[in-house]
Amino acid sequence: MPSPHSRATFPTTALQLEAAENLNQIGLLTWEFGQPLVKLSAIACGLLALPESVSLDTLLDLLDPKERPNLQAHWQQVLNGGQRNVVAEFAACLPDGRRRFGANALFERGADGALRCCVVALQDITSHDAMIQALSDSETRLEEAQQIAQFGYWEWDFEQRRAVLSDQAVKMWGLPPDWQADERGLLGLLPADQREWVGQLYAEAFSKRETSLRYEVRKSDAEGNVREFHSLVKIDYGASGKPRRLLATLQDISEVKSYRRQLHSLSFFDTVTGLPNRALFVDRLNQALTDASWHNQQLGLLMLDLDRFKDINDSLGHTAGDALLQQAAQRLQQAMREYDTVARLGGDEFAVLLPEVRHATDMGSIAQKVLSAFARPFDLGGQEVFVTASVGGAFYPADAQDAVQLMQYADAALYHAKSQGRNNFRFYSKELTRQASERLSLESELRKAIEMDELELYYQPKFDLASGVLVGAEALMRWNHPYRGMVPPLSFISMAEDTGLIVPMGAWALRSACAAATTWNAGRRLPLKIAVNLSARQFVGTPFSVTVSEALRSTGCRPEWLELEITESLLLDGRDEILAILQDIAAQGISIALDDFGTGYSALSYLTRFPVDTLKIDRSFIKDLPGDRSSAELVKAIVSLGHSLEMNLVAEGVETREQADHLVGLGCQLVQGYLYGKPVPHGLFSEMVALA
Ligand SMILES: Nc1nc2c(ncn2[C@@H]2O[C@H](COP(=O)(O)O[C@H]3[C@@H](O)[C@H](n4cnc5c(=O)[nH]c(N)nc54)O[C@@H]3COP(=O)(O)O)[C@@H](O)[C@H]2O)c(=O)[nH]1
Repeated sequence: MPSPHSRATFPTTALQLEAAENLNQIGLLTWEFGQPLVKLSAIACGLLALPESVSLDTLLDLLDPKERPNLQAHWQQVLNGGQRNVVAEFAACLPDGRRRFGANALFERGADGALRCCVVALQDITSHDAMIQALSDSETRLEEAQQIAQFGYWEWDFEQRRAVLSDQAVKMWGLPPDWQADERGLLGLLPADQREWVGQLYAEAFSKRETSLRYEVRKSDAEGNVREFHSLVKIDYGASGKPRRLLATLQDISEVKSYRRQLHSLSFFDTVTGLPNRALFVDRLNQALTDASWHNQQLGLLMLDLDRFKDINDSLGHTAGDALLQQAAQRLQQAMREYDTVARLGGDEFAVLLPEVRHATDMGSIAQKVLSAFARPFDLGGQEVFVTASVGGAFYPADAQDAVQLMQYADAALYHAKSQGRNNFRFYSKELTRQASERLSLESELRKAIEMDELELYYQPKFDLASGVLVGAEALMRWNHPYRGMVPPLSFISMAEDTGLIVPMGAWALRSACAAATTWNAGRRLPLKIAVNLSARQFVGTPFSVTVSEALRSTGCRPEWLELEITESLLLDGRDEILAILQDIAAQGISIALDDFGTGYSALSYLTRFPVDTLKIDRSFIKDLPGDRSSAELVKAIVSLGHSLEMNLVAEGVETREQADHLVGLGCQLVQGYLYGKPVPHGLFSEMVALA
């Protein structure tokens, strides 16, 4: 029988075998049983560093002693079981070191079943093993790195609807280790409130054929803590253009985000008081200045510092100093409106940004509010301490146009306030300081005016335009000041509204007007209707309808003798409480007039929603009648609107005969204005009533 190495018999097969041996570096060992030597192919000689023929013992000596029993077991199997093929791995100790081999042994038996020949194919798999080991090490390292970096990955195969999640991704997302994706895909894993927008994000990316997408989602963990995740997704599209596969990273960024927030907070907030610091304040000031210039608004800036802060810090210690700063910050925030910014600029220096100030003089009341916040003593670790503050203010656009200058001017004003004796405020402009002080003293005098009975109602007559018959009057408040004389409402009504004093003042006006109506209507055939102005502020707090019915009851005034004048802005407020109050008032039989009609926001739907009986055409439209075409058209439109809604129409501020004639022509029924009579005191109006 030909030996496995006799290439002369099958030259082609022998060549093929050699080529395969060479390509894969496979060495062949051939042992014919009974022969003392084993034959080695050239490659086998090279692999094992042995000559062409060696004894079996020489070969066995190469084996790692630990592996010999294993090989022995294989040999036994061949002997006992008649096995033809054995595949094994073993290590050999060679002159250049230990190497690992993969072996495939084939045995040939004779017709009697006895073993005749054995051919062993050998391959050096040392580097192969090393590669597998290196790959496994690198996978372990990757997994460890992912654990440390809170990083995982996931894949989604659209065709097979199959998801693959890395161990770390499974762990981070709080899934059981044996989790399997179901048909709904991975979107089902997101919290319900985030599925829709994430789904839309994908749909949009697919529609634009975008190849990557990144987004952040939030999810609560088992302990209920909200964790934040970032995903960077690569999108593979198939030939049809449909998405085929998503391959994504998943990173837990909760810590990073929290550090970022802390960093932001440290950069922009003061650690002692929690207030915005100088950097954030300047940023907000710049922003507010841009807004104010865009919307043509005025803006105020107050700087303040605590008087004697250094003494307290030195005598009571820094803990007490910090407590004082914290309590001062709290009081300042409570004293200001929600949209004002209170900041600590450093030390005992605070600043307040007032983004919307209607009148320059309002700054005085606000500065006063700041000072009043320090009226009560501070409790510093059980010790009561009185601390005052000094305030300086500057005003945009009157004083300065930019943040730096505005801050400099407010600071200069603060310095001035301190030098003037502390617990004090000063503004950069002397005129503003004067006006503010003036307004403050007026405010405190107005408080006393109610107690001192200094308020008075004037009455302006209202006539039927066609017949000239007196039909009623509008009650207008005056302040009979002991040394300023008669103060007109334009100088004090807005202040009364700001301070809330309008509530008791308005209730007083209502009672007085009702009492007057009762007197004038006693025994009168054609009763007079007296109109009283209301401010929006009177609708807050105690139900206003109760105040009204109380006024009627206590004065004996009949509801049909009273009219309440409200403005469009009250209706535009849109609150259901206001509608309910007005409905309650209307249900009592009191009429409601809409004052200054046409100057508001022209949302006419409220005219049908609210129980309005009368439209008072604002005097700004009457002023230019009849010459001005647009005023004439506007008044005509208002009159026609009033007629179609079956409302009464009163033209306000009629000063000339031409205006009156024009209004008669349009069909306006009632009129009020200097042409017919200015507002007069109660006594004079009584005389007018007697003569009518
Ligand atoms: N909430 C309350 N507001 C009140 C009260 N009393 C008055 N006011 C409001 O104050 C504003 C100013 O009022 P007043 O200075 O009294 O001016 C009124 C009239 O004198 C003036 N008027 C009337 N006719 C003419 C005219 O022919 N020419 C002209 N130049 N002025 C005229 O108009 C004012 C009445 O306006 P209106 O109220 O819109 O009908 C004013 O807004 C009052 O509402 C109060 O008690 N509570």
